[in-house]
Amino acid sequence: MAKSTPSTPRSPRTPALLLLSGLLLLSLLVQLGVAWWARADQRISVEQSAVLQDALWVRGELHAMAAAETLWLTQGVADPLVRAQRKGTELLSTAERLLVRFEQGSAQSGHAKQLLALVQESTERAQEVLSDARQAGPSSGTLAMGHGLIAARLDRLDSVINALQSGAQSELRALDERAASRFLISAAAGLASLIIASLMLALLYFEARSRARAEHEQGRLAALTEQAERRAQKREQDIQRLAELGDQLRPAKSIEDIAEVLGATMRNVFAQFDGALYLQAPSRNVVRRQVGWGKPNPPLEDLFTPEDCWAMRRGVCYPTEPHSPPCRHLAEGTNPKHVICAPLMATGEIMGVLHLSGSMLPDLHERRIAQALADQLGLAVANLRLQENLRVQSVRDMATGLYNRRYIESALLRECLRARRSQQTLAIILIDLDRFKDFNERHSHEAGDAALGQIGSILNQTIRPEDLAGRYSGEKFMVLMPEADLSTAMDRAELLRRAVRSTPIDLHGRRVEALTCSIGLALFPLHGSEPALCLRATERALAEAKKDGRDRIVSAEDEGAGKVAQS
Ligand SMILES: Nc1nc2c(ncn2[C@@H]2O[C@H](COP(=O)(O)OP(=O)(O)OP(=O)(O)O)[C@@H](O)[C@H]2O)c(=O)[nH]1
Repeated sequence: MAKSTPSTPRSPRTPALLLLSGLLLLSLLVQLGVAWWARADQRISVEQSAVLQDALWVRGELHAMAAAETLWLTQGVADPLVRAQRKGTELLSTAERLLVRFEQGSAQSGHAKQLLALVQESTERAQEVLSDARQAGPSSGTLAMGHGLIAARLDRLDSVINALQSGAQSELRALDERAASRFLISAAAGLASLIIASLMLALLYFEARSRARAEHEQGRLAALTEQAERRAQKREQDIQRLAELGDQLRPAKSIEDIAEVLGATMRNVFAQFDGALYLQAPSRNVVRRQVGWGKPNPPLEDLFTPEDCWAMRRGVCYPTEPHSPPCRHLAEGTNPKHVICAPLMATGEIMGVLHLSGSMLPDLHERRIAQALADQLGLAVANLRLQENLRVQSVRDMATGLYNRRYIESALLRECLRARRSQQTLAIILIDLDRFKDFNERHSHEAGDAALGQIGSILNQTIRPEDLAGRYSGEKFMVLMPEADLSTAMDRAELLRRAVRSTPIDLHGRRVEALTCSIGLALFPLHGSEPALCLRATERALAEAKKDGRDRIVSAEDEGAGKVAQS
């Protein structure tokens, strides 16, 4: 059977995990954006600091230049102004650099332009002052004018620098505010990432746990499926064995054959169970163990009455329910729930019980198989009994219960051969009822039948166990006595004769006169070297007994010598 590979089921947490992954990505992107933003702001902050630094440097240098100019004007010292003037190029490039840092048209750009103009003006002025000085030296007029110009220029310079400073500082303040917002956004995004990551971890944990559970469950289901498959396989095998059991039981000729076949089957089908097959005796008052298997502990009973077993009383597999009252034949210590009693039934008759006992509660399949087995056994036992009946019927005479003519004739031949082989004798006795025709006429033919039956019983009870008695013809009987000598045979014949004549015939409770019989007797091989010859000698002796007046015994030895025994 092809097994389909189970597809991994989509977890209900997958959409949530996907959503959380998206959110985590988003929050990471936000953090990345914030970092990028912070980097840009940092660049601006560095620039603004540089602006402040440059502006202050320019201011310092221009103030120094103004001081040098004043020194020249007041004291005629030119060196500081020369040194200050030499820095003119550097001051110009710094002022230009400041200018390019600002967006054109912005307020700071305007301030930078003013600063650049002031730098140009200051440097040009210093140049002019120096060239004047070289020519004429400072005069009181230029001094007064120079003081005024320097003061005005420094005022403008301070105002421009202050404007630049406050612009840069407000920019830095804005940066600080943005940094605070950024911190909040970053913290929120970080917290969100943390929460999302925790959620994802929790989801992954639950996912892993449910996956592990699912795998465990899958494993459990696989084990259950395997178990179910094994059970189904065992069931198929059991059914197969049941069918085979039927075939094996069919040719059984005895209970021993059935027991042998059953023992082998039980070891395979009910390996976990001990048990026994019980059959009901013909008397129907006792059930006897025929075969057992396993090592039942406690041991099973050998014998019990049919009333002790609920299965036999009710004709159903027992116990029908876990709480059914236990059978009385169970040995002490047996758990009644672990037992199966399956009745053996055929043609509506209960013939016995198949008893099983194990260490576990039997399941429905085991109970069904036990009953199916019991049914097969019932049929086999019924078949055996039928065969036995047929065999009995084929050798027995139904009216008298003695062997029939065919059997007694073949027994005569067989016993003669055996006697010859063992050089022993065989006594042949023929018994014929006297005036039986009259008895029939007096009491009816049915009464004659009843009389024949009673004569049969007398014969059966009077002969030795090793002797054979049969109905030879209508009212004639034959008794064979292996290894008997003449005197023993005569004694037995006499016993028979007396038993017949002393037993009144019972006709359904009404007793009528006893019958008598005439008996002829011969000894093989003494009175005939062949069975037929000896039989003929016996018949002649019987005829002699009839002729001599009946109710007597004549042996072939005495044939023609008159009666031998008569009361
Ligand atoms: N009721 C009954 N009668 C039987 C049976 N078999 C034979 N008989 C009768 O037995 C009688 C035998 O009669 P006979 O051969 O004349 O012999 P008998 O009357 O016994 O007389 P003797 O043998 O000469 O003493 C016949 O009437 C048969 O009908 C039987 O199975 N049942």
